[in-house]
Amino acid sequence: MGLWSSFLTSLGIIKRKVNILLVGLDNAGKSTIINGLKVSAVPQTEVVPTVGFNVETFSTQHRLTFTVFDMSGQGKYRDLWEYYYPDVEAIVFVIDASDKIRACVARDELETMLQNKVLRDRKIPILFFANKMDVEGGMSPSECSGALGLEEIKDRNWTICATNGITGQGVGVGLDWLAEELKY
Ligand SMILES: Nc1nc2c(ncn2[C@@H]2O[C@H](COP(=O)(O)OP(=O)(O)OP(=O)(O)O)[C@@H](O)[C@H]2O)c(=O)[nH]1
Ligand SMILES: [Mg+2]
Repeated sequence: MGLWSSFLTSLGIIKRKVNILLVGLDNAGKSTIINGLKVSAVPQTEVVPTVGFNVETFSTQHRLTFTVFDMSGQGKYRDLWEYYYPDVEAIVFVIDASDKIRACVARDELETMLQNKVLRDRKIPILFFANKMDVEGGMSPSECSGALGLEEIKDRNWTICATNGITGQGVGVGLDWLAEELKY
């Protein structure tokens, strides 16, 4: 960001643009969460599985404009995630808290991500959403954390929040944390 842009941003005249990568297994609720954040928030129609990726832009109350790369979580598209690692300032990783069976797959994908050379060198923060908190019998955030081995992440800041993608509950708490992390 140039000096002039930084000055205007600090005055709140323009918002700082931040690129965010949104990942997680298919069906975790990534697109549902993003749809709920759009200003045009028309009542949610049925969300369809993402093909490849979608780009969504929205402003937050934190003087930030987020450009979110909403990636498909389907196995055949997961290789695309790494192409965005050099250009994003934060990662949001959505966990389906109701899907205990595939928690180990989510853990493998997270490990692959954290071992990526680009990300090892870039200590960008990761916000985890333990989504589908409304589903009875699902994992709590601390159970998700245990299942994915989050406590082992020592080289960067991270947090986990319980969310409901459909109602948006909990999403704001996560975005507040992210905005604080992205302050400079
Ligand atoms: N019960 C419940 N269902 C949810 C929640 N969030 C999303 N869903 C549902 O989960 C399903 C998958 O949501 P998507 O947003 O398409 O998931 P995705 O992570 O974008 O999936 P891909 O695009 O295939 O990677 C949809 O039927 C949503 O309505 C939630 O918090 N609770
Ligand atoms: Mg999607």
